[in-house]
Amino acid sequence: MRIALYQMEVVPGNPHRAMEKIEAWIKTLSQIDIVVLPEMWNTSYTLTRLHELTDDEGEREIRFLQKMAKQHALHIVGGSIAVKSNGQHYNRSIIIDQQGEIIYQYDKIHLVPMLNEPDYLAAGHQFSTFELMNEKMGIIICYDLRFPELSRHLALDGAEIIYVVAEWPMERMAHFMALLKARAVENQCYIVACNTVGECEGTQFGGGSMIIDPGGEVLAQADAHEETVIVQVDIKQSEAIRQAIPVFKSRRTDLY
Ligand SMILES: O=C(O)CCC(=O)C(=O)O
Repeated sequence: MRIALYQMEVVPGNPHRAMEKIEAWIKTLSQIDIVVLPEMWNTSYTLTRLHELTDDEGEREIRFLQKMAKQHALHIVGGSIAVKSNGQHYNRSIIIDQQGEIIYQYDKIHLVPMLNEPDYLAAGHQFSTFELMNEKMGIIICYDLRFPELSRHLALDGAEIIYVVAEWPMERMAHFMALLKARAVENQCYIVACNTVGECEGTQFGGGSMIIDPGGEVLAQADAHEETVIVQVDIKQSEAIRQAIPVFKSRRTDLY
């Protein structure tokens, strides 16, 4: 399974330009199974303008991702986009398979106070794993990373890969790195983290996108520029590490 992450420079408040950039990027790829985009790639944190920038249920961006998936025979972990839904806005992840079918959608459940999300967005109320290429996977969005229970639930439900799509600020990159590694080691699964770079309304995003294997080894890591990260993932590795260090079996579910 070959995965490519787009550590994209944000295009604040310009969904059309963002789609052009992603299309141009996808055209540069070859022999990739799954592409991963970052958080809120359509608008970035232009939260005061979401009413004019977003489409109902993200239809415009979904149509675009479906077209890309079919044209290039790619599975797309579509990061997240800002969408309008029932008079509110959500930070929504969309997963599309290479036939262009939407196989999973997730609205961010932990809205980040430091970027004022609770003032402009509604929080999601549910999550689950999904299947791509016959493997179970999960996705969380940025601030969700700080809540280990969420990744644990996904891992207990069988996720072998957890995608972390982010617009994580430069000033807290040390937290990002430490939490990503912790989530990989404690859940013994792949962590595939796609962050942004660039700046929106005074916040600088820190890059550092990475793929960590179920043993906690960083397989590839980007710096703080726009960049592509490509890694070949061997999904069987999590089984091997779970047998060698059986933390799932050692859990004291009678006590906690
Ligand atoms: O938790 C953090 O420090 C950053 C979170 C964030 O930027 C986000 O959720 O978009």
